[in-house]
Amino acid sequence: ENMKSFLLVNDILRSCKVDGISSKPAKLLHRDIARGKEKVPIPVVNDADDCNYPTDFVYVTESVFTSHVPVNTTISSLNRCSCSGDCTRGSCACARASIACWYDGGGVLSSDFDFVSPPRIFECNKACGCWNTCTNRVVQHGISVQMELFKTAHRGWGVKSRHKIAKGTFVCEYVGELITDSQADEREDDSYLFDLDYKDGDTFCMDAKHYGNISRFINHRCEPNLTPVSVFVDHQDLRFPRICLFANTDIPAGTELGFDYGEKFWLVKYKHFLCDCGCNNCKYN
Ligand SMILES: COc1cc2c(NC3CCN(Cc4ccccc4)CC3)nc(NCCCN(C)C)nc2cc1OCCCCCN
Repeated sequence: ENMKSFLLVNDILRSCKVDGISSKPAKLLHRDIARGKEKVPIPVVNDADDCNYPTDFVYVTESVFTSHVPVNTTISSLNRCSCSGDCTRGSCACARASIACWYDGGGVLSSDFDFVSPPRIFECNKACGCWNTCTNRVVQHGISVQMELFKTAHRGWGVKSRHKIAKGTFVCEYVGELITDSQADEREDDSYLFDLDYKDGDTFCMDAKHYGNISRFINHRCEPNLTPVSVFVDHQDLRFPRICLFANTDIPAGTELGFDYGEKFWLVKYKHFLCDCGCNNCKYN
Protein backbone atom coordinates (compact mmCIF):
# COMPACT_ATOMS: atom_id res chain seq x y z
CA GLU A 1 0.00 0.00 0.00
CA ASN A 2 2.78 2.41 1.00
CA MET A 3 4.61 1.80 -2.22
CA LYS A 4 1.43 2.46 -4.27
CA SER A 5 0.65 5.75 -2.55
CA PHE A 6 4.30 6.78 -2.85
CA LEU A 7 4.22 6.15 -6.60
CA LEU A 8 0.90 8.04 -6.89
CA VAL A 9 2.24 11.09 -5.03
CA ASN A 10 5.45 10.90 -7.05
CA ASP A 11 3.37 10.93 -10.23
CA ILE A 12 1.36 13.94 -9.14
CA LEU A 13 4.46 15.89 -8.16
CA ARG A 14 6.10 15.07 -11.48
CA SER A 15 3.02 16.18 -13.46
CA CYS A 16 2.92 19.60 -11.81
CA LYS A 17 6.67 20.08 -11.83
CA VAL A 18 7.44 23.70 -12.57
CA ASP A 19 10.04 24.23 -15.25
CA GLY A 20 12.69 26.88 -14.65
CA ILE A 21 10.72 29.87 -15.92
CA SER A 22 7.21 30.03 -14.51
CA SER A 23 5.59 30.01 -17.96
CA LYS A 24 2.07 30.31 -16.60
CA PRO A 25 -0.19 28.55 -19.15
CA ALA A 26 -2.99 30.78 -20.54
CA LYS A 27 -6.15 30.21 -18.53
CA LEU A 28 -8.81 28.45 -20.64
CA LEU A 29 -12.07 30.16 -19.66
CA HIS A 30 -14.39 28.42 -22.14
CA ARG A 31 -13.76 25.64 -24.66
CA ASP A 32 -16.16 27.12 -27.25
CA ILE A 33 -17.75 30.59 -27.04
CA ALA A 34 -20.00 29.47 -29.98
CA ARG A 35 -21.20 26.46 -27.94
CA GLY A 36 -20.99 24.11 -30.93
CA LYS A 37 -22.87 26.41 -33.37
CA GLU A 38 -19.82 26.78 -35.64
CA LYS A 39 -18.04 23.93 -37.49
CA VAL A 40 -14.99 24.53 -35.31
CA PRO A 41 -14.80 25.33 -31.58
CA ILE A 42 -13.62 28.82 -30.59
CA PRO A 43 -11.90 28.62 -27.17
CA VAL A 44 -11.58 31.61 -24.86
CA VAL A 45 -8.30 32.21 -23.04
CA ASN A 46 -7.18 34.97 -20.72
CA ASP A 47 -3.69 35.39 -19.35
CA ALA A 48 -3.93 39.18 -19.14
CA ASP A 49 -6.27 39.69 -16.18
CA ASP A 50 -8.97 38.02 -14.11
CA CYS A 51 -11.92 38.78 -16.39
CA ASN A 52 -14.24 35.91 -17.22
CA TYR A 53 -15.36 35.12 -20.78
CA PRO A 54 -17.86 37.65 -22.29
CA THR A 55 -21.52 36.88 -21.62
CA ASP A 56 -23.16 40.23 -22.55
CA PHE A 57 -24.23 39.15 -26.07
CA VAL A 58 -26.02 36.32 -27.86
CA TYR A 59 -23.79 34.24 -30.18
CA VAL A 60 -25.49 33.92 -33.58
CA THR A 61 -24.01 32.41 -36.76
CA GLU A 62 -26.03 34.56 -39.16
CA SER A 63 -27.42 38.09 -39.05
CA VAL A 64 -30.72 38.58 -37.25
CA PHE A 65 -33.60 41.07 -37.27
CA THR A 66 -35.18 42.61 -34.19
CA SER A 67 -37.72 44.54 -36.21
CA HIS A 68 -39.24 43.87 -39.62
CA VAL A 69 -36.90 44.82 -42.46
CA PRO A 70 -38.04 44.18 -46.06
CA VAL A 71 -35.37 41.89 -47.56
CA ASN A 72 -36.29 40.26 -50.86
CA THR A 73 -35.52 36.58 -50.23
CA THR A 74 -37.90 35.06 -52.80
CA ILE A 75 -36.25 32.23 -54.73
CA SER A 76 -37.78 33.62 -57.92
CA SER A 77 -35.72 36.81 -57.50
CA LEU A 78 -32.46 34.84 -57.40
CA ASN A 79 -30.09 34.91 -60.36
CA ARG A 80 -28.92 31.34 -60.63
CA CYS A 81 -26.71 29.19 -62.83
CA SER A 82 -27.61 26.09 -64.76
CA CYS A 83 -24.19 24.50 -64.55
CA SER A 84 -24.02 20.74 -64.29
CA GLY A 85 -20.33 20.43 -63.50
CA ASP A 86 -18.13 22.76 -61.56
CA CYS A 87 -18.81 26.51 -61.65
CA THR A 88 -15.37 27.77 -62.54
CA ARG A 89 -15.85 28.38 -66.23
CA GLY A 90 -16.92 31.76 -67.58
CA SER A 91 -20.26 30.18 -68.54
CA CYS A 92 -21.47 30.13 -64.91
CA ALA A 93 -23.96 32.99 -64.47
CA CYS A 94 -23.06 33.39 -60.78
CA ALA A 95 -19.35 33.58 -61.56
CA ARG A 96 -20.12 36.10 -64.32
CA ALA A 97 -22.18 38.22 -61.88
CA SER A 98 -19.02 38.33 -59.71
CA ILE A 99 -17.00 39.19 -62.83
CA ALA A 100 -15.26 35.83 -62.36
CA CYS A 101 -15.26 32.91 -59.96
CA TRP A 102 -12.58 34.26 -57.63
CA TYR A 103 -12.28 31.08 -55.58
CA ASP A 104 -9.73 28.41 -56.49
CA GLY A 105 -10.40 24.70 -55.96
CA GLY A 106 -9.47 24.95 -52.29
CA GLY A 107 -11.99 27.71 -51.50
CA VAL A 108 -9.28 30.39 -51.45
CA LEU A 109 -9.48 33.68 -53.39
CA SER A 110 -7.15 33.64 -56.39
CA SER A 111 -3.95 35.70 -56.35
CA ASP A 112 -5.42 38.23 -58.83
CA PHE A 113 -8.32 39.11 -56.47
CA ASP A 114 -8.47 42.87 -55.88
CA PHE A 115 -8.26 43.40 -52.12
CA VAL A 116 -8.08 47.21 -52.50
CA SER A 117 -11.55 47.60 -54.00
CA PRO A 118 -12.98 44.10 -53.91
CA PRO A 119 -15.79 43.09 -56.28
CA ARG A 120 -19.11 41.80 -54.93
CA ILE A 121 -19.18 38.00 -54.89
CA PHE A 122 -22.36 36.11 -55.87
CA GLU A 123 -21.96 32.55 -54.65
CA CYS A 124 -23.98 29.76 -56.17
CA ASN A 125 -27.24 29.40 -54.25
CA LYS A 126 -30.26 27.20 -53.51
CA ALA A 127 -31.74 27.84 -56.98
CA CYS A 128 -28.58 26.84 -58.89
CA GLY A 129 -28.21 23.65 -60.88
CA CYS A 130 -24.75 22.84 -59.54
CA TRP A 131 -23.67 20.67 -56.65
CA ASN A 132 -23.22 21.84 -53.07
CA THR A 133 -19.54 21.07 -53.55
CA CYS A 134 -19.12 23.51 -56.45
CA THR A 135 -16.11 25.84 -56.32
CA ASN A 136 -18.27 28.97 -56.14
CA ARG A 137 -19.53 28.13 -52.67
CA VAL A 138 -17.31 29.15 -49.75
CA VAL A 139 -18.78 31.51 -47.13
CA GLN A 140 -22.07 29.54 -47.17
CA HIS A 141 -20.15 26.57 -45.71
CA GLY A 142 -19.29 28.57 -42.59
CA ILE A 143 -16.12 29.01 -40.55
CA SER A 144 -13.34 26.46 -40.96
CA VAL A 145 -10.39 28.51 -39.63
CA GLN A 146 -9.39 27.66 -36.03
CA MET A 147 -9.46 30.87 -33.99
CA GLU A 148 -9.14 31.77 -30.34
CA LEU A 149 -10.77 34.58 -28.38
CA PHE A 150 -8.09 36.03 -26.10
CA LYS A 151 -7.78 38.97 -23.69
CA THR A 152 -5.30 41.57 -24.92
CA ALA A 153 -3.18 43.63 -22.53
CA HIS A 154 -4.87 47.01 -23.24
CA ARG A 155 -7.41 46.54 -26.05
CA GLY A 156 -10.09 44.38 -24.53
CA TRP A 157 -10.74 41.04 -26.20
CA GLY A 158 -9.10 40.11 -29.52
CA VAL A 159 -9.07 37.20 -31.95
CA LYS A 160 -6.01 35.28 -33.03
CA SER A 161 -5.38 32.51 -35.54
CA ARG A 162 -4.48 29.13 -34.08
CA HIS A 163 -2.77 28.01 -37.28
CA LYS A 164 -1.28 29.59 -40.42
CA ILE A 165 -3.95 31.17 -42.66
CA ALA A 166 -3.14 31.40 -46.38
CA LYS A 167 -3.83 34.66 -48.25
CA GLY A 168 -7.35 34.58 -49.71
CA THR A 169 -8.84 32.27 -47.07
CA PHE A 170 -12.35 33.04 -45.81
CA VAL A 171 -12.04 33.61 -42.05
CA CYS A 172 -15.45 34.69 -40.76
CA GLU A 173 -18.53 36.79 -41.55
CA TYR A 174 -19.35 39.95 -39.59
CA VAL A 175 -22.87 39.07 -38.44
CA GLY A 176 -25.14 41.11 -36.21
CA GLU A 177 -28.53 42.75 -35.81
CA LEU A 178 -29.67 44.29 -39.13
CA ILE A 179 -31.05 47.77 -38.47
CA THR A 180 -31.84 50.90 -40.47
CA ASP A 181 -29.50 53.86 -40.59
CA SER A 182 -31.86 55.89 -38.45
CA GLN A 183 -32.07 53.09 -35.88
CA ALA A 184 -28.26 53.06 -35.81
CA ASP A 185 -28.34 56.81 -35.25
CA GLU A 186 -30.17 56.15 -32.02
CA ARG A 187 -27.77 53.53 -30.67
CA GLU A 188 -25.93 54.83 -27.66
CA ASP A 189 -23.08 52.31 -27.90
CA ASP A 190 -21.81 52.40 -31.49
CA SER A 191 -18.71 50.27 -30.83
CA TYR A 192 -20.03 47.29 -32.80
CA LEU A 193 -21.71 48.98 -35.79
CA PHE A 194 -20.86 48.12 -39.40
CA ASP A 195 -22.39 50.25 -42.15
CA LEU A 196 -23.79 48.46 -45.20
CA ASP A 197 -23.08 51.45 -47.41
CA TYR A 198 -25.48 51.13 -50.33
CA LYS A 199 -25.57 54.35 -52.31
CA ASP A 200 -29.20 54.69 -53.42
CA GLY A 201 -31.08 56.05 -50.43
CA ASP A 202 -31.97 53.70 -47.59
CA THR A 203 -28.71 52.58 -46.01
CA PHE A 204 -28.71 49.80 -43.46
CA CYS A 205 -26.36 48.91 -40.67
CA MET A 206 -25.30 45.90 -38.65
CA ASP A 207 -24.99 46.14 -34.90
CA ALA A 208 -23.09 43.27 -33.25
CA LYS A 209 -23.41 44.57 -29.70
CA HIS A 210 -26.30 42.38 -28.64
CA TYR A 211 -26.21 39.68 -31.34
CA GLY A 212 -23.00 38.64 -33.09
CA ASN A 213 -20.37 36.02 -33.74
CA ILE A 214 -16.58 35.88 -33.24
CA SER A 215 -16.16 38.81 -35.68
CA ARG A 216 -17.47 41.27 -33.10
CA PHE A 217 -14.24 40.73 -31.12
CA ILE A 218 -11.85 41.40 -34.03
CA ASN A 219 -9.98 44.63 -33.34
CA HIS A 220 -9.04 47.42 -35.72
CA ARG A 221 -5.61 47.29 -37.38
CA CYS A 222 -4.09 50.13 -39.42
CA GLU A 223 -2.25 47.46 -41.43
CA PRO A 224 -5.10 44.94 -41.55
CA ASN A 225 -4.60 41.26 -42.32
CA LEU A 226 -8.33 40.82 -43.06
CA THR A 227 -10.41 42.59 -45.74
CA PRO A 228 -14.23 42.83 -45.71
CA VAL A 229 -15.83 41.56 -48.97
CA SER A 230 -19.56 41.85 -49.80
CA VAL A 231 -20.96 38.40 -50.59
CA PHE A 232 -24.48 37.32 -51.67
CA VAL A 233 -25.78 33.79 -51.30
CA ASP A 234 -29.45 33.04 -50.63
CA HIS A 235 -30.69 36.51 -51.47
CA GLN A 236 -29.30 39.12 -53.84
CA ASP A 237 -30.83 42.21 -52.24
CA LEU A 238 -27.92 44.61 -52.71
CA ARG A 239 -28.91 46.59 -49.62
CA PHE A 240 -27.93 43.65 -47.43
CA PRO A 241 -24.51 42.31 -48.39
CA ARG A 242 -22.98 39.62 -46.17
CA ILE A 243 -19.75 41.19 -44.87
CA CYS A 244 -17.16 38.42 -45.15
CA LEU A 245 -13.62 38.81 -43.78
CA PHE A 246 -10.91 37.25 -45.96
CA ALA A 247 -7.17 37.05 -45.25
CA ASN A 248 -5.43 39.60 -47.49
CA THR A 249 -2.00 38.18 -46.67
CA ASP A 250 -0.49 34.97 -45.29
CA ILE A 251 -1.18 35.06 -41.54
CA PRO A 252 1.23 33.11 -39.29
CA ALA A 253 -0.18 30.96 -36.46
CA GLY A 254 -0.81 32.93 -33.27
CA THR A 255 -1.23 36.31 -35.05
CA GLU A 256 -3.96 38.71 -33.92
CA LEU A 257 -6.55 39.23 -36.66
CA GLY A 258 -7.64 42.75 -37.57
CA PHE A 259 -9.41 44.78 -40.24
CA ASP A 260 -9.51 48.50 -40.96
CA TYR A 261 -12.52 49.99 -39.20
CA GLY A 262 -12.14 53.10 -41.38
CA GLU A 263 -12.49 56.85 -40.96
CA LYS A 264 -16.03 56.82 -39.64
CA PHE A 265 -15.13 54.74 -36.61
CA TRP A 266 -12.17 56.93 -35.66
CA LEU A 267 -14.03 60.20 -36.33
CA VAL A 268 -16.34 59.15 -33.52
CA LYS A 269 -13.90 57.30 -31.25
CA TYR A 270 -10.67 59.31 -31.39
CA LYS A 271 -12.14 61.67 -28.74
CA HIS A 272 -12.37 58.72 -26.37
CA PHE A 273 -9.23 56.71 -27.18
CA LEU A 274 -6.39 56.51 -29.69
CA CYS A 275 -5.37 53.53 -31.80
CA ASP A 276 -3.01 51.10 -30.12
CA CYS A 277 -2.66 48.59 -32.98
CA GLY A 278 1.12 48.91 -32.86
CA CYS A 279 1.49 48.81 -36.67
CA ASN A 280 4.37 50.75 -38.25
CA ASN A 281 2.03 53.05 -40.19
CA CYS A 282 -0.59 53.48 -37.46
CA LYS A 283 -2.96 56.21 -38.73
CA TYR A 284 -4.97 57.04 -35.62
CA ASN A 285 -2.63 57.39 -32.70
C1 LIG B 1 -17.79 54.24 -33.84
O1 LIG B 1 -17.89 53.62 -35.12
C2 LIG B 1 -19.03 53.80 -35.83
C3 LIG B 1 -20.07 54.62 -35.41
C4 LIG B 1 -21.22 54.73 -36.23
C5 LIG B 1 -22.32 55.55 -35.88
N1 LIG B 1 -22.29 56.27 -34.75
C6 LIG B 1 -23.41 57.14 -34.33
C7 LIG B 1 -22.84 58.43 -33.75
C8 LIG B 1 -23.96 59.28 -33.24
N2 LIG B 1 -24.68 58.58 -32.19
C9 LIG B 1 -25.77 59.49 -31.64
C10 LIG B 1 -26.17 59.05 -30.27
C11 LIG B 1 -25.32 59.30 -29.20
C12 LIG B 1 -25.70 58.91 -27.93
C13 LIG B 1 -26.94 58.28 -27.72
C14 LIG B 1 -27.76 58.02 -28.81
C15 LIG B 1 -27.39 58.42 -30.09
C16 LIG B 1 -25.29 57.34 -32.70
C17 LIG B 1 -24.24 56.41 -33.27
N3 LIG B 1 -23.40 55.61 -36.68
C18 LIG B 1 -23.40 54.91 -37.84
N4 LIG B 1 -24.47 54.97 -38.63
C19 LIG B 1 -25.72 55.68 -38.23
C20 LIG B 1 -25.61 57.19 -38.45
C21 LIG B 1 -25.00 57.49 -39.80
N5 LIG B 1 -25.74 58.35 -40.71
C22 LIG B 1 -26.88 59.02 -40.11
C23 LIG B 1 -24.81 59.38 -41.20
N6 LIG B 1 -22.38 54.10 -38.23
C24 LIG B 1 -21.29 54.02 -37.44
C25 LIG B 1 -20.22 53.19 -37.83
C26 LIG B 1 -19.10 53.09 -37.03
O2 LIG B 1 -18.01 52.30 -37.34
C27 LIG B 1 -18.04 51.55 -38.55
C28 LIG B 1 -16.78 50.69 -38.66
C29 LIG B 1 -16.53 49.84 -37.44
C30 LIG B 1 -16.50 48.39 -37.82
C31 LIG B 1 -16.35 47.46 -36.63
N7 LIG B 1 -17.35 47.63 -35.64
